[in-house]
Amino acid sequence: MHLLFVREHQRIVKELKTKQPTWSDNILYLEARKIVGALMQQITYGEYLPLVLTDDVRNNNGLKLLDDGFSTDYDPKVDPTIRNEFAVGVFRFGHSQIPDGLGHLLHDFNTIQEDTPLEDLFLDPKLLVTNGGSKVVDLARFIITEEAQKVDRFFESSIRNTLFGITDLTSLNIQRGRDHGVAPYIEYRRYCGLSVPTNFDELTDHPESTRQVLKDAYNDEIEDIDLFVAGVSEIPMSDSTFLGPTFSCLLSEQFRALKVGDRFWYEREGPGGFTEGK
Ligand code: HEM
Repeated sequence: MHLLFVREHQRIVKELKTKQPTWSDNILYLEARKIVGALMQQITYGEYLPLVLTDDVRNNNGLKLLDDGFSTDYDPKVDPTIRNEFAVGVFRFGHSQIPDGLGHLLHDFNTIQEDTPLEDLFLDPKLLVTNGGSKVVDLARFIITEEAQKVDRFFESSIRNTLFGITDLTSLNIQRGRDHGVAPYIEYRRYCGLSVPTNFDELTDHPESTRQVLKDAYNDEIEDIDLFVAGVSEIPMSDSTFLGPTFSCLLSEQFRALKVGDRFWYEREGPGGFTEGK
């Protein structure tokens, strides 16, 4: 993804240069950077978050983009720093969506040329350099046409058994949460104003079968359940979005802070923002 955006940056620079031949390299760089930043914010808040969070959650947290005009929600008192539990727990929900392999979809958007098991890709940058990086484009086509996997308690073997040859990403996530002193799952339910279960039967945001699995794994100690484990296995808030109530609460809070705490958010008026025409 980073490479795609670097390439988009270079494409924009070339286009700006033909329109503004007197601009210095530095101005071209800064303008292109600003545009790419705006694109990323648009994709994240306009296209990605609607798949992750329900309309209501996004509405209630001011996460929707404006159709026109400028945004005035900047709040200098809001700290946009990434929260500990967001990094070591919540946003790692994406690990549940990692597929076991990737294909290369050719430019006809029809022919899948080769499938590569994910474990063959770890620590191997040759994909990025083979044929001048052209495989990245085939890979990108594949990724954007594949349906995303659900967020649930199931993780593919490549990341559970053979990450970097021998590691288990799911265990790393759990251990990292403990290293960072993340509070137990039930404490985040309390923080979010959700019901706080006192036993495993009260895990009402989980499927019944999962309640039993959790009960066995945690030896019937409800206070011990890790945030990451319980968060990924909650039932999604709607059929068309990925996350259950606890992760929706924590994720929307972080994305709200990243937006309203950002003086340079692309919808702002004034220096550092865009004109309405732009
Ligand atoms: C093939 C795909 C992926 C692989 C192999 C991968 C692997 C990893 C690894 C090895 C770590 C560090 C684990 C640790 O030692 O604590 C990590 C961290 C993380 N991953 Fe992934 N990941 C992948 C995809 C994703 C996706 C799709 C998301 C979210 C949508 C995601 C979110 C995160 C986050 C938030 C962190 C913590 C970053 C930090 O604390 O600075 N990852 N990932």
